[in-house]
Amino acid sequence: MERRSSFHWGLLLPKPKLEKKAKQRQHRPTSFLPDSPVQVNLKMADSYTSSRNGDVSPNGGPTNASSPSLVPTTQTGALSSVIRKKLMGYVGFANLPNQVHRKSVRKGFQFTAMVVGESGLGKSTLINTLFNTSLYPPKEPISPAAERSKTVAIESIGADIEENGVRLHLTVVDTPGFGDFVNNDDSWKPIVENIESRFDSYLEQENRVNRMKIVDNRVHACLYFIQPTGHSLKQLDIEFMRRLHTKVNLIPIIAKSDTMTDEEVMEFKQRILADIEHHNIHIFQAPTYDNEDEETIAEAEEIASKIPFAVVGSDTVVVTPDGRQVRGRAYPWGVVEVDNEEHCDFVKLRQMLVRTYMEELREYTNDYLYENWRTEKLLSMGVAQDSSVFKEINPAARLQEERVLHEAKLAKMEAEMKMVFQQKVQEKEAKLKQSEEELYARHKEMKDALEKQRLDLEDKKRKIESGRPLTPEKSSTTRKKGFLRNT
Ligand SMILES: Nc1nc2c(ncn2[C@@H]2O[C@H](COP(=O)(O)OP(=O)(O)OP(=O)(O)O)[C@@H](O)[C@H]2O)c(=O)[nH]1
Repeated sequence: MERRSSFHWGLLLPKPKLEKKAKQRQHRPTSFLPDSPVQVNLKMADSYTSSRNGDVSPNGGPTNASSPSLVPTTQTGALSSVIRKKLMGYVGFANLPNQVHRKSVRKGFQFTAMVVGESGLGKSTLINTLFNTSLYPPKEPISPAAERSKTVAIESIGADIEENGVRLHLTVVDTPGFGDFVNNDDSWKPIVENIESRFDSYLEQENRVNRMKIVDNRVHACLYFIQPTGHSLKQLDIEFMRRLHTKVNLIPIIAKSDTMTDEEVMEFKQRILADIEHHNIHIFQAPTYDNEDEETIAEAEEIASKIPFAVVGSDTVVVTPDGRQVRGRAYPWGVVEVDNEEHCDFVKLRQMLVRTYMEELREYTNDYLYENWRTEKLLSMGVAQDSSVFKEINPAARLQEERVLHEAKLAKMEAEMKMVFQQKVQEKEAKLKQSEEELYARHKEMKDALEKQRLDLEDKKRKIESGRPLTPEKSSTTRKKGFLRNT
């Protein structure tokens, strides 16, 4: 079932804090002198990296722009260094978070939440309350004659929602029938199968030739509704969480907490946490990072202290005794306000699920839960990783190896060039020899012709000198002819 709506529902994907800082920096006057240290930094950009915040030296103190401090990086040892410099003007990379922000807003977001819990624990009501809309239509009462399903069903509802220009495609996966049977031993099975089939579908999309349009249907968070018994977790709860904690971000919730007193809620929470710890169940915890500010750390700690969230759901507006209109549940003894942190943990749940950690939930699903599942799946299919691909490489040995390879390549090129040169020389020599022989033959021919000519001339000379006619045959004939004439 797909629904489209455009309304205000409390989702505020906060702009990165850096954006504000970047804007402040943008308006700061810059001292960009021609030979300012910024230019020096830019020239060194090929071999060195500027520090992330640009104003703290490696030992924590402020850096001097004119005296760069070289810090060897752990990865590359003595081969390269990181230089930390204070920029003297606005360069622009502080605007990177804004670029990411703009791109994300343009692309929109996808989020899939699963709700699991026994029938009537207020799952639909809480989802409607969380997203401030009637995502789930009012239920029609089931007639006693109607046949109930004998297995856990999986139903999803999709909605396109928008807040302050940010679009979110929300999918809620419901699991009607969970825990509703006499024997609930295998209630978790269809749910695990559904989560894994979504992983399968994602893996199949990743393996396609064209991966331009990957649709992420993986379940990013599972709200597990615990019955407000006030005792401890039931076998069904433990079994479900044990089976699913490695496949989905589990967020345990005490349903209908308005049916218990504050003390009962506190004690119940402690028993649930003890059970969770005893069974080594991993539930989603708000992550904290080293470089975060005190406010963020305090917020994460406060959220963590409320787990499991004791919530009250209501999508109807009631009037408080002091005349305020609030979302809540009206009782003869007073009004339980959904959005009042003193009445229940709904606000903290929304903060964890939507306002502060939606992206973390998506990231954890992708980077750990899906990744582990994928590794196991591929290994079970016989796909093995070539460990040599990731072997650690000593930079000095690598350099030496590269040098040897380079030298071998040079030697090979030199030998090839020599061979080509020798070949050319041989060809040239052969040609020269041939033309020499030809010349020699011609020379000999000419010499013979000249010799013959010389001999002829000498013969003629001798004849002239001896007074003999040069052409005796001719003169005798003439004489003979003359003699003949005279007689
Ligand atoms: N006291 C109390 N009642 C609640 C709360 N949330 C929901 N209800 C009521 O509990 C009843 C069942 O709520 P649903 O939201 O339909 O419960 P569900 O878990 O979706 O039920 P199924 O769809 O059958 O699984 C309704 O009458 C709600 O008004 C709550 O926080 N406190």
